[in-house]
Amino acid sequence: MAFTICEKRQSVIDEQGHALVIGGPGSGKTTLALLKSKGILDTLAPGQSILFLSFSRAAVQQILKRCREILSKEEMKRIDVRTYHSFCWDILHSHGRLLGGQPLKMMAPSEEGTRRTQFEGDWTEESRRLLREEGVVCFDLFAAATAELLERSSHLRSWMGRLFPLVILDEFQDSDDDQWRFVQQLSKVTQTLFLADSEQRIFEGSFRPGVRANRLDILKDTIALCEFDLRDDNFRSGDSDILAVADCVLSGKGPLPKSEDVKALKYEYRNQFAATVHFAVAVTLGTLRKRGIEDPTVAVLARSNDLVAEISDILEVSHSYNGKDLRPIPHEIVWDQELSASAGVAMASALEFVSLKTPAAREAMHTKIEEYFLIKKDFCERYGGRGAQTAGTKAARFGKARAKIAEGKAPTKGSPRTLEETLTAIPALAGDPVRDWKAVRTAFQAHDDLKAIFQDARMVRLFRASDTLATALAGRWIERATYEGAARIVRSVLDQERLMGLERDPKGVVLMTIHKSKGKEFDGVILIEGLYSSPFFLKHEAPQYAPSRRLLRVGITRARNFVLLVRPQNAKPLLDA
Ligand SMILES: Nc1ncnc2c1ncn2[C@@H]1O[C@H](COP(=O)(O)OP(=O)(O)OP(=O)(O)O)[C@@H](O)[C@H]1O
Repeated sequence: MAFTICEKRQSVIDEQGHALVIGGPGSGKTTLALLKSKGILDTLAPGQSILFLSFSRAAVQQILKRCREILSKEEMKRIDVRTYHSFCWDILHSHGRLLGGQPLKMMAPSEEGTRRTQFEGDWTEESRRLLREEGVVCFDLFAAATAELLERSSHLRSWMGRLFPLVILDEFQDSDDDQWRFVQQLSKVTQTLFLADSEQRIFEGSFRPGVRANRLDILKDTIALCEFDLRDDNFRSGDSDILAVADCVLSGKGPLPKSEDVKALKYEYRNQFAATVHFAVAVTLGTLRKRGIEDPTVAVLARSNDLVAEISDILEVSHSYNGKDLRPIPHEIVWDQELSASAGVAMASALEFVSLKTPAAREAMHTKIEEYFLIKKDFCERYGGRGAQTAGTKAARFGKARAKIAEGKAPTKGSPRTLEETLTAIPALAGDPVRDWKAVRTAFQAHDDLKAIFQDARMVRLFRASDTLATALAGRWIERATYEGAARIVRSVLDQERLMGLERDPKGVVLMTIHKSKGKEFDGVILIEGLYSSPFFLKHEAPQYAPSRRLLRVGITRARNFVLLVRPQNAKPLLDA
C-alpha cells in the first residue's frame, strides 16, 4: 500500500525529540506513527523495541491491523503494541517487590468488580490499603503503582529508556492522571510520540476518573515537544462529505451538506422500529455493494448495550418493510464480557439449584443474582449507561431474599419468589446441558426484573466457549448425576476464554456501542436512536450537548463510504435552530 508522505509527515518521521501529532478522524495519526517506527526499527539494538501504548484490547487489535499493512513480519516482532494495563502489569509483576518488599498479586477484574460493589466505604481507599498491606493490586491501581515505581527507581527508569528508544502514546487526550504520571517518567528517559484528537474525547468525566479536558495543555506545559497538526487531512473518507457532516454535528452549526454519503431514515411509531432498523442494514449493504465494495463491513452503532442487544434480536428474524421482505442478517456483536459472564454464572447457579434443591444451592443462586445486579449497577455508573439505580434496587431485592433464606425462611413476594416458583416447576433435568440450560434460562423470562440476566446470558454464546461449557457440565452430570459446582465451572471456563480470546477483527455486519467503535474503521456505519431509550442527545447535557456531539462525530467518522442515521420522526434535530 502506498502512503502519502508530505513534508509535514516527513518532519514527524525525522523528529528526534518529543512530538505531539494532532489530527482528526482518519487523518492518519496511527499510520504516521508506524511509518516513523519503520524508519527506526532497523537501527534498534538486540533486546530493544518500540513501545506503542493504547487503552483497550480492541484499540490494540486496530493498531496491529495497521501494523500488518505497513510493517514486515520481521519488523512487527520489534514493535510492542500493548494496553496500558498489560504494560503496567508486566512491570508490576517483575518489579513490584520494590514497592513493598513482597511480590505483587493481581486481583482479577471480576473479583474486583464484586468486591468493589459489596464494599461499604471508599473502595479507592480500600484498594490502596490492599496494595500497601497485602500486596494485592487492583486493576484500577495498575497505572498509579507503576507511576510510583518509576518515580522511585531511577534504575528501573533508565532500564525502560534503554529497552524502548521510542514510546508512542495513542489517543493521549483520553489518558488519566495516573497514566500521565508514568508517561512523564518515561519521557525523562526516552523519546515519546503523542497522538491525539481533543474532539474524540469521549471518556471524560464519570466514565473514567482522572481524564481531563485540558490533558493536552498539561502535556504541552510540562514536556518540551514539537507539535504537528494534521487536522486538514482525511484519508479515511476524503472523497465524501462524511467528515464535513460529522463536523457540523460536532459544532451544531450548518449548513449541513446535501450528501449522498450520509442519509437519514425516520420512523414514527415503536412498532415500525424493528422493520426500519432491519431495512437500514439491508439498504446500507446494498448501497455499498452498488458502489463496488463486494464484501462490505458495516458497523451498526447504538448508545447503549440494551439497544445493541435489541438490534441483534431484530436482525435474527424476518421482517417486512413497505411490502419488501427482509431476511435475517448474519452479524457479530462486540459486547461487554464481564456482564454476560456474571449473567452466565447466575444462570449456572440456577441450574445448580434446580438439580440439587438444597438450601445452600438456593442461597447461592440468590447471591449470584445479587452479584450480577451489583456488577450491572457498577457498570452503569462507570460507563455512563442508564439504570444504575434500578440495578441497585434489584440487587437489594435479591440480597434480602438471600438473607431470608439464610435464616431458614422463604422469599415472600416479587422476582425472587417468582423465579423460585418457576424453577421449581421445571420437570426433572435430563443431563443434557444444552436442553437443561435452555429450560432454566426460560425461567428468567418469568419476571421483568430478570430479563436483563436473560439478555446478558444469551451473550454467553459469544465467548465461543459453548462446546467447552457443555462438555464440562456434561462431565459433571456423568460424575454426580447433578450440576453441583456448575457456577464455578462456568466462571472458570469464561474467565479462561476472556483471557485468551483476543478480539478478532469482525467481518460483515457488526453491532456495538458507539463508544466501542472508537479507533475502528468500516465501509458503512449505521447509527441507531431508540424511540424512548438511547437518544443521540442526552437531555442533561443541554443546551450545547457537547459530549453527545463528540460521541456522534466519533461514530459517523468510522465510515469510509456511507453513513445512515436511523432516528425517530420527532427526534431533536442534529443542528441547533
Ligand atoms: N499517509 C497516508 N497515505 C495514504 N493513506 C493513509 C495515510 N495515512 C492514513 N491513511 C489511511 O487512512 C485511514 C485512517 O488512518 P489512521 O487509522 O492512521 O488514522 P487516525 O488518524 O489514526 O484515525 P482515527 O483517529 O479516526 O482512529 C486508513 O485506512 C489508512 O490506511
